[in-house]
Amino acid sequence: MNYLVLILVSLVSIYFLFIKNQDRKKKINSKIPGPKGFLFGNLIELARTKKNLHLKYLEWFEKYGPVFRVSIGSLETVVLTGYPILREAFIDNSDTFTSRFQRENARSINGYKGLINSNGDYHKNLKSVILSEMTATKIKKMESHINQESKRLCELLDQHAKQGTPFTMNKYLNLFSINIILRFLFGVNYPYTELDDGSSSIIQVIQQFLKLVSQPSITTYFPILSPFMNDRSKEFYDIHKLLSNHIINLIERYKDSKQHQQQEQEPIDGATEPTVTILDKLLIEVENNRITQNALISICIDVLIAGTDTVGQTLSFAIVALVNNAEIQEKLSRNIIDSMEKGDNHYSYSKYRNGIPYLALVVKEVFRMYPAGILGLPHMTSEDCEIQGHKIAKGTQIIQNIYSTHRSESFWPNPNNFIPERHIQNDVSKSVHFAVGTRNCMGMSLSEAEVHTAMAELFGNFKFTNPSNIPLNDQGTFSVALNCPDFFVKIERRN
Ligand code: HEM
Repeated sequence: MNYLVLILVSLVSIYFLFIKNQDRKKKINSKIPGPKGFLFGNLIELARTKKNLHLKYLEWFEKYGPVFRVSIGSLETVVLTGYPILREAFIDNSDTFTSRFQRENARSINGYKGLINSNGDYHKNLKSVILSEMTATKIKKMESHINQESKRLCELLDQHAKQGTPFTMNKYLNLFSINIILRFLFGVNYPYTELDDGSSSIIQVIQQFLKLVSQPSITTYFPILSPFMNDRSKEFYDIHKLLSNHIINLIERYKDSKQHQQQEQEPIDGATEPTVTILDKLLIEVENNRITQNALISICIDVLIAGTDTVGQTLSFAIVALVNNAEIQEKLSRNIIDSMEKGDNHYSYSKYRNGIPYLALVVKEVFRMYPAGILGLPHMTSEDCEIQGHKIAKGTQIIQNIYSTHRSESFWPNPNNFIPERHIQNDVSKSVHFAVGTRNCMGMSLSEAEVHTAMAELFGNFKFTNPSNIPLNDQGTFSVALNCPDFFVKIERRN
């Protein structure tokens, strides 16, 4: 009898906690246009489509307009496309649209205390800590890291130029971006030979983690199941543990070397200013009990996830685009060489960021055509609200449809052609690759510096050609970042 009462109470609680709440959301969102659902909403159509999600969303945007609804299980999603709508939501109504949508399966990893999936004052504090180390002035101070990494990349490419045989570039560009984040966070970097090393090296672990973290999960669509199942695979937890252990080691090594440096260089007149990194700032937060040791590890993982693949994939697409458009590559290369002072063997972002006009246009076009943060990171409405006359319920997942905003005829003429000159008019608001609003990308300034520097060094020093007569494939696949397929190139030194 007692059991029966318990089961009844549980069912009623589940109903009120989950189902009733979902009913309310569905009812309010029901007037928003979007694909008709059947059984589990649009699950079957999405599971059966051969298109990548960003291409499906482009098709739906063209059919249903800038505000459309997708429903899967109990997950209600509204997809917003185009700067005017994104602005209305994420800037004019930022209080309602700023929160991150928290997936059920992230709870078990860090209790929503990481950088990407936390909300409220906790997130605000973290963001100000991170951004205080990402200002333009701080990046200028840390520029030597980007320059050294670009130099190492060019030295490696020199060997390929001498060999004169086709080779694949993607893995080098991924390591370039991973190394920069590792330098910024922990002051370490890894040799390019690590790429062919055993599977437990941090580089391999980061790459495996990126693959696993983007896999779809059942509890996101049916949170009601989360008390009964854990839909992350054992492989995911194993890799997460390996990555956490690497990070714990790096933090310990960093602390030791810091202590060592302080003992070695005791300031005599008190004038020496110690170098401060993101990690130093985060360690102060741990000391003051504002974040836990576990949260610190999650935050480091989040910076690695957000900051590595995005830049690595962007650079891969840049090379693909410029190999496929040889005359643009030539014009770019000339502009880089002609704009740099004689005797300057290497590019410096702080010196040349405004001094190589065609490079600036090409970078903008790369960010437009291949927006790495393809559908942004999911947000959630914290109140019922209305966007362009469409009522959206509290608790709805909100997606910034960055890809369609960059690739639809509605916003850009010939959107699938690579035309740097289209940015001469400088309508900054049309490109939204770092997302819109106060919760946008924290790594904007760093990414700009990385991409400008790498492209100036690569295209100023080397000529990239296609060893085959079929254009390189630039159709990205959907993942944490828009993924550039592996490609082969041949290179020659220009000087
Ligand atoms: C090509 C380079 C990059 C692109 C296109 C890009 C794009 C984005 C996008 C679209 C978002 C989602 C924003 C939102 O939810 O509204 C984001 C978030 C984020 N990005 Fe980037 N990103 C890039 C590089 C980086 C780098 C180098 C870092 C390094 C620190 C970084 C750190 C972050 C973080 C921490 C977030 C989460 C912000 C939050 O939740 O408050 N990103 N990025």
